[in-house]
This record gives sequence, C-alpha cells and structure tokens, in this order.
Amino acid sequence: MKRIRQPIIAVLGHVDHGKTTLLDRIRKTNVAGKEAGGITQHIGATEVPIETVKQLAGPLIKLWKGEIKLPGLLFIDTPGHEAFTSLRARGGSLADLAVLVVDINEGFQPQTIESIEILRKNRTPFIVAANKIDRIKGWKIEEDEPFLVNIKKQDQRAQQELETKLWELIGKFYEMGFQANRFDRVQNFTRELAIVPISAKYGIGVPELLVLIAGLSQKYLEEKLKIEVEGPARGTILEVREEIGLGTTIDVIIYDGTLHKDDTIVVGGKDKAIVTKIRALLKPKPLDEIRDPRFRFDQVDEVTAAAGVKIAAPGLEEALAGSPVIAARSEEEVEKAKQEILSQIQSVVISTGKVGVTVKADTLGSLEALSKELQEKTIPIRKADVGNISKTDVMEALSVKDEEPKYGVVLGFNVKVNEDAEEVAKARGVPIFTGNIIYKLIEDYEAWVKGEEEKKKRELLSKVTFPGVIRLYPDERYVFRRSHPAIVGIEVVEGRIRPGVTLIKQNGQKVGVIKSIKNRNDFVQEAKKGEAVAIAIEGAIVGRHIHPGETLYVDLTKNDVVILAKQLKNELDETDIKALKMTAKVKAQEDPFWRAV
Ligand SMILES: Nc1nc2c(ncn2[C@@H]2O[C@H](COP(=O)(O)OP(=O)(O)OP(=O)(O)O)[C@@H](O)[C@H]2O)c(=O)[nH]1
Repeated sequence: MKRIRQPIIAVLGHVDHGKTTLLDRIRKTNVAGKEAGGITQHIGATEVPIETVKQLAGPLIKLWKGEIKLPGLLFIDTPGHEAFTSLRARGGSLADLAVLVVDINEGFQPQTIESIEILRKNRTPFIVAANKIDRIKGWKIEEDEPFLVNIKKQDQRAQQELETKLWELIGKFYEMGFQANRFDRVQNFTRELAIVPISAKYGIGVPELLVLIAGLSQKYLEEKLKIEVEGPARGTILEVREEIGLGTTIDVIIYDGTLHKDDTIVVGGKDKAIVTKIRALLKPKPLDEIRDPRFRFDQVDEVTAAAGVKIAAPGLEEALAGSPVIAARSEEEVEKAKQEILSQIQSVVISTGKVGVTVKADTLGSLEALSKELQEKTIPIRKADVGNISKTDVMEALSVKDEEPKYGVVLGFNVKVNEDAEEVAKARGVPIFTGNIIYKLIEDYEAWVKGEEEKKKRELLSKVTFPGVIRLYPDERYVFRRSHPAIVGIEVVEGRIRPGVTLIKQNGQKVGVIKSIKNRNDFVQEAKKGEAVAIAIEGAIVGRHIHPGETLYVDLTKNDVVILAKQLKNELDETDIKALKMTAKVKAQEDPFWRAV
C-alpha cells in the first residue's frame, strides 16, 4: 500500500539568527480546540499534524490550491548541519525541505552562505524565514498572528523599513544566483525563493511559514514522499547516545517503510557494517507523564515513516552518526544492506597513507562534505574519520610533518579535541584547526599555510646569499681609500650585492668582505644591477689584491645554489640568474659541481 508521508524539514542558518527559537515556537504551536491534534513529539523531531497546519492557516488556506494530502510536517529538532549529515545515497540530504533562518536585521552571515551552499549542493528546496521582524522600530507585536494580518497594523515607517530590509536580502540572494521575493508576491514557486517575514519569538508569520511548507511539499515533493508503508524501513542516524539502563542507543529518523520491534537492522560502524537485532523501539513519553527521568521513553511495536525513534540494540557502540539504517528481513537482505552501507562508508572514511592532512568530523555526511571541499582545493588527505580529535590523529599528522610540514595538521569539523591530543599537539608542534563552518575552517588552514610559507621564505632570504657581479671603476679617482677598509666606486654588473657578502676574483681567489654600501650619501642594504655605489671591502688592499677596472663576484656556497634553485626560484629575476651563471663559471675552475649550474 502506498501512502504519502510527512516531509522531513530541517531548520538552518547562522548562529543566533533564531533557529532554536523557531523550533521551540513550532513545538509549542497549539490551536484552540485540542481536536485539531496539536503537536506530536518524536525522538529528534516534532510533528505538526496537517489539521493543526490547516487550523493555523485559517483563511490563508487559499495560499495553496487543491487538497493537501500530506499527513503533516516532521521538523528535525536539532538545528543546523546535523540534518544534512547523512550520506548522499538518497541523492541529497535527509531533509526533504529546509527553512533557512536569516535575522533580517543582520542579513547574510558566514553560516547563512554556507547553509545556502549546502542546500544548493544537495538540491534541497528551501524557504527563507526572515526572522526578528519584531525588532523593527515601532513594530506592533501580536502573538502568533499571520504576517499578512500583522503587517496591516504597522505604521508607514515600520512597513517601509521592513521593505528596505527585505530588498537588501533579495539583493544578496540575487548575488548568489537566486531569484527571491516576499512569499505573497511570488509568481512561480519553482523558480522563485519565497521569503516569509517572521518573528520566531512571538510567532508572527509562523502560520504562513507552516502553510507554505505544506503547500510546497505537496506540490513539488509529492512523488518523493510516496512510500511503501509495509516495506522494510530505511532511515538515518541522527545521534548515537548512551542512555541509562539502555546502553548505547541510536536516534534515527525513518524516512521509508515500517520498522518493527523484532526487525534485524544493519547500520554503519567505524569500519564495518553492524548487524543487530532490535531490543526496543522507543518514543518520548508525554512530558507530563515523566515522573522519573530514568524512564523517559515508551516502548512501541512499530514506527512508520516519517518518524523519529530511538533504537536500543546490542553492539551499537561503534555506530556512526549520519550512517544509514536499513531493516532486513532475510539473510539475503542483510547481505545486500551490508554491501550498500559498507561501500558508502568506505567512500568517506579513508586512510590513504598519502602525505596529506588528517581530517575529523562529527558525522559521515559532514566528513564527506569537508573531504569534498578539500579535494576541490587539491589539498591531499591522509586520513578522514568520524569522531573527536584523538592522540592517534595527532601522531598521524606528526608522521607527515617531517615530509611536508604544511600537511602535518589535523582539521576538525564540529568535533572536540581530546585532552591528551591537545597536549601532544602542543608538545610536538602539530597545528589543530577546528570550526563549524567548512569554508571558514579551510580558509583558516590556508591562511596558516600561507603564513608559514612566508615565514620560511623570510628565514631563507635572511640566510641565503644572492649572486652578484661588480666592476670597479677603471679610474683611480674612484679609489677613495686603499685599505682598512678599502673604499672603491663600483657598478653592479649583474645580480645584487649586500653588506656581509664575500667577494672573489676571476680566478676564484677570496678578496674580502663587503662591510658597507653607500649610495650617494646613504648607507644601503642592497645594490642591484645598474647601480653605481661605493663599497667598503674589509681585508682587501687596492693595488695589491684588487685593481681599478677589475670584475669581482659574490662568493656562493653550494647550499646557496640549492636553496635559490629549489625554494626561492620565484625570487630570482633575469639578472640574478645571469650573475649566478657567471659566478658558476668562476667556481667551476676548482669544483666540477658548478659546471651543472
Ligand atoms: N526579538 C527577537 N529575538 C529573537 C527572535 N528569534 C530569536 N531571538 C533571540 O535571538 C537569540 C538567538 O536565538 P536562537 O534561537 O538561540 O538562535 P539559533 O539560531 O538557534 O542559535 P544557535 O542555536 O546558537 O545557532 C535569542 O536570544 C533569542 O531569544 C525574534 O524573532 N525576535
């Protein structure tokens, strides 16, 4: 028997923009007259029955055309990425539809942009809730009022301010490639993004938000929402949790079929598929019936999609958040499910042994998203795994550090750093980057890499000697002092000279060290090709060691050449290379190494 299930809805957006407040408001939604059904609390989700939506809608019902066949709406209780952390097996995220909350007074923020990117990548349809309209100056608050009723009560100025802020939002969406509009001005919901102005705190606009979600789900997701009620259940793990008296349990959103209390399930574990028999299916007890916090759940015999349920079963300690849950009724089905789950996990949890970064994330889905982003940036991965950052991860990064310091790091998305891991990382100088915005996390890492490279370059630059070829002016007039130190006028023929470098003659013999360089009246730290300067040479006597008109070379070591050629290649210009070649010729008279330069 086929039936349409509730759409699964996730709420996301930037921190503090009001996701939790909106979910709380929806959880408390109650219409006069209990017969409407009220709200059903699931594990990890809240269900708004369609009767409740209809009652709330009142005359707004005309916002959608035709009959609503959905049984209701299932909101995932945890706001944020978590709802998008399932693997892509179903060609998207766990959520069928999303509500993107944007504080209308703050506009787009980093997590807003990241949320939009996630929605775009997963092709998840979404509605925008432009929140906190009650903060607009002079706004008249009427709890739970539909926006279209509430707006009429506002004075001209408040209305105008809302309008301005909405246009700012619309502009931002346009920049990201979306055509957006206030929901009641949208002509075509497949092409335009609907923005519902709301106040999550006071419930203003929430009726329209619910009505629109229902209407759009019905219209555009109907096929996707058709399920075979009697079919074996499929779901996604939202959370793996220890419960007193129950051991390790998994909180699962079932999106297909029916799960029975004596089913065998297959779920994803760290490096294996876990096959286990359900011990109990649990749902939350109504709040007013909880007398002892240890007994917060009621047992049920079965659950049909869409629903949130807690599963107690042996062997779930290693289960991974974000992994699929598949019910199997025969050996064959178990085998098939195992293969499916394993291949999905192995595409994400990897250990390549390559020289690359170590990656940790809270769930399989977020790990997949982070890894993908790194791959797009051609940052190699050594290991990608789910869980907090452990000492083993730091050791893994440490093993890479010697070979390629920039990859000797751990990147963690939405995870904690274990204490011992922190200690080792500090002691051994392994950088750990953590965050809850993927692109920000990668940006932080990239900025660090850039900083390290610059630091290294600066160090090298301060140590290495650049090649230079100079000629003493032939005229005796440019010999300003003959010795202690000798001071002569020269021209830099190729390359550059700096104080501290040693000069050698055409035959390779050492002459002395440049003590200082004077350009007209100023002492300088460098003179480049074409510059005419006076230099003081310690250790040389004009007439004995050096002569007017003579060509001299900056002495280089083999190490200088290796560093210049390998690490500072970009710092050398044409004239440096010419100087290097000229110097190599001089040096090659004594050492064949220089012939290859
Ligand atoms: N005035 C007003 N304040 C609001 C509204 N919605 C949320 N707030 C306030 O904004 C703050 C943040 O709201 P939350 O719901 O915690 O935001 P969030 O997006 O869930 O934040 P995180 O869970 O930390 O990501 C709280 O102090 C709320 O009371 C609203 O519509 N109007």
